[in-house]
Amino acid sequence: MGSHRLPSAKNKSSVRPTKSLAVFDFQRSLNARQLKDFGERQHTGPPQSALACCELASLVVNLRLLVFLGNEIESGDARRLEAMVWNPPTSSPANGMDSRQHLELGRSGIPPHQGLDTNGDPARPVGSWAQRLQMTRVLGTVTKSEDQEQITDRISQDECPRAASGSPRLDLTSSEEFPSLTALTKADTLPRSFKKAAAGYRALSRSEITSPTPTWPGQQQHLPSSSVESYDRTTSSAPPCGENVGEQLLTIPVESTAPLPIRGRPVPKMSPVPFRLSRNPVLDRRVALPITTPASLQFTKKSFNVDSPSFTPAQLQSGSKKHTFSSQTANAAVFTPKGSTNSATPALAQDSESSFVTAAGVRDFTPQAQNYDLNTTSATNGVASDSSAGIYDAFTMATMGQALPTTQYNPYAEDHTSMAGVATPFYQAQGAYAAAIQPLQYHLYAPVGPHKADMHHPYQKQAYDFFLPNDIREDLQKKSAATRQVLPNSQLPDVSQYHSLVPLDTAKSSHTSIFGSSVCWVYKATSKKNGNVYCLRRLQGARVASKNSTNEPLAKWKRISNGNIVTVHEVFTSRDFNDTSLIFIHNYHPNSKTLAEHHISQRRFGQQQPPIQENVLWSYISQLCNALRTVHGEGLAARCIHPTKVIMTEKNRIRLSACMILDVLEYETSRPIAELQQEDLVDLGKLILILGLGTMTISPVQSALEQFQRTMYSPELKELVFWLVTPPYPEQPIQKTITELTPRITHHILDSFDSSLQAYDGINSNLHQELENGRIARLMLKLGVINERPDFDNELNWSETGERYSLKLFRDYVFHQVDSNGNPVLDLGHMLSCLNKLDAGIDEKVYLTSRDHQTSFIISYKELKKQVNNAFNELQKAGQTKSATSRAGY
Ligand SMILES: Nc1ncnc2c1ncn2[C@@H]1O[C@H](COP(=O)(O)OP(=O)(O)OP(=O)(O)O)[C@@H](O)[C@H]1O
Repeated sequence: MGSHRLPSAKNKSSVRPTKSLAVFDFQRSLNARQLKDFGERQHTGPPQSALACCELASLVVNLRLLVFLGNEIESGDARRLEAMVWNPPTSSPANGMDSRQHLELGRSGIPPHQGLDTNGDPARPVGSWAQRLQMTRVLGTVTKSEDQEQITDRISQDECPRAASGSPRLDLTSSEEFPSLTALTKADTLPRSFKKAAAGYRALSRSEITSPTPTWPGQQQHLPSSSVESYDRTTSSAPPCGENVGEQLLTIPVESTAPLPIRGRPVPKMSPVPFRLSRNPVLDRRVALPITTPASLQFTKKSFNVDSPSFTPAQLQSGSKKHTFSSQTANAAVFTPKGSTNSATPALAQDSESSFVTAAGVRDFTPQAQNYDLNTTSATNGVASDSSAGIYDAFTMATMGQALPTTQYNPYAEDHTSMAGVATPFYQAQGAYAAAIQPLQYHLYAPVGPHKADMHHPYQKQAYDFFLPNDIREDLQKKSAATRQVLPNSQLPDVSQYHSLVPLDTAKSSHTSIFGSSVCWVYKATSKKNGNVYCLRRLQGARVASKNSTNEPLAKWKRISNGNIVTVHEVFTSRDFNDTSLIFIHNYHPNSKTLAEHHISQRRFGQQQPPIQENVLWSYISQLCNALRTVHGEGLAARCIHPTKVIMTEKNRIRLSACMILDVLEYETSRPIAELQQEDLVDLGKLILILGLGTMTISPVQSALEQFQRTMYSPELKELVFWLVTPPYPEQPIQKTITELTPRITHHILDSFDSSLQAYDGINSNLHQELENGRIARLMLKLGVINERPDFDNELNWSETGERYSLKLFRDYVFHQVDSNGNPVLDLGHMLSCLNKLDAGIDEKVYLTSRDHQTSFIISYKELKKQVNNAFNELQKAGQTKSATSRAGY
């Protein structure tokens, strides 16, 4: 917390605590720089002024405070204490707002929406809290041991030996007197900052500890009780000494029993007053003790002024370091720590709660309730941060290195605490760089995919932008409707396993069919076997000589898988139409049209439609080339390259729809495959000719070619069509092949490939949006079953009580907002944003209030998400139980 700078040595006035908050001192005492400076002063020479004394006094008090804080943290109130430690008050609670709200809302005057974390605290370096918590616990453990009472007794009962100057002395380095403190300061694993603090601490005499204290009117340390709300965080200076600041506040006067000599001036005489400290709350199970400080214990600035004699450090007087017990203590009974039997680290060894502080090394702090939720920044690794390195540096990212978890992180898991088991691998390998894996914090609409250059600014986003583009949506919906279409009062029979036939060739063309004399009908049909919809093509009156004539071609065509060919599934004969029909089953592509329907039949009433663009023709050529390459490669021929048998399933996407049919019909009289393949290329040329000229009639071909030469198409296209259509002649008997065609159109194929990639990108981007919408839909379904539920589990107001009440208020907050005139606010962005945040369960807080403004909550989306899941699971369980019961009853 950079905002809490330590007082510099030059500025003595700033040493005085300006806040009555004990936490201020607590924080000061843990600041590494101050501790370092302080420790060095104690080692290198005498304290130059009362500054060091003041600091030490503060440390001593802090030691007490740490006990409280440590126990408070153990008692489970860590969150509020954390808030208190990290955020000394800077402003009064707002009028009308209770202290809890103040704690949540107004810390450090930072409004809740400015990037606060779980506790509403401003962002801070990860690890700092864990570091401080660790130190707190270490200190708390030590002071929970017998040393604490020993120190207390020594100071309060004035039993300390006195230095030559008359100053009482207390050696905290004595391993006999203060074994755990000594062990603590020797422990290797302690942060260096603490060790230095302890080093400075042990070298001081009692006079240094106690003398400056009376000069501080605000020296009383007001420890917060477990009820933080009752703590007046607005006080910038301490209440007067002796004033009872409330039952829940603990007043610990730190006072002197000896005058402080400053600058050789006499110190005003003061009657010695016992150093009153509360008992360890862990020992006596009291968290906060109301202690009233008598008025007689008050100190004024006069007691520490220019007239005070100057301080003479013990080191200078003695000349060398010596045992600081005075002769007065020679007769004192030998101190035996309570419960101590081991001379090495007796107290620590006996203290089960402090058993992790051993002489061999202080084990690092491991939080009791481990929080591995990566949404919170507080969960830093307490394992490796300071085990050997010493001072924790919050700005060193190395300590925050995260390695890839050995267990795969599941972003769909509701509860990530299960990762606790894999905590160690997750936080290991700090040396090598490893990409950090973090769960997605905000599941807001991800701007994936191609972005139009003319897109409006983010704040101009419209509802349209959140959903599928209208044309795509309309197309998909039409296709869906076409797939589900049924024919009312249909006279059409079921054909084998196919039922619900719907005719597709509603407009029969006048031109002759490519299938010769057989009349062709096309239906949409649903399979009884799997419920899928297929295209059923019926060749009325067609006959086959043998089973082989259907099975053999089918087996060959089933091997074909190509994006420009409609997949063949089945072929069989049927008498279901009361005749002999040959039935072909293909994949169904809803709302498709033949090229003839799309480009030629629409020219009605002599309308002159613009000619097909050349790039579209090249695209068709490329796609058919792709289809033919596959078909010819399998030793087959398409035999259906005709405007009526090439269907357009999407924009500019074409497929051969009637493959295999002629192979079955002409099975007995089949021609050589090379000839058929050659014919495919000729048919391709004729198709382009038909489309380019815009007429189905291109005979004679020669005149059509001449007509095509007069069009505005490029010579390259004209040349290709000519090459395709012209049959081999005696001077050039070499057959044309698909492998010969492909190199001629390579760059057009690449153009086509690029367009399909861009189309893919566009679809992918839309898919992302729909992914978000799908999540919101699920969340809304959950909220829908919870909100306003009349009764559940014998509770009439189930949805209005408990956790569900905040969900109701959230519903109002999202959907039922009104403006100052009571008019509804229909802010789609607000609704989407709130629902996404709820779905993500982020740490951001939201202020919910009832319609009558009598009830208000400040709650995080994370908690709300938990509540939604709890309530939904409750309903789900009940539903499952009931259905199981009802099933059992049958
Ligand atoms: N696999 C398919 N999936 C969906 N619709 C198809 C499929 N195959 C053909 N169709 C559609 O069925 C309709 C009839 O197709 P068909 O092949 O019979 O064309 P046509 O113009 O009627 O030809 P013909 O004059 O030879 O009967 C066309 O609208 C076509 O788009």
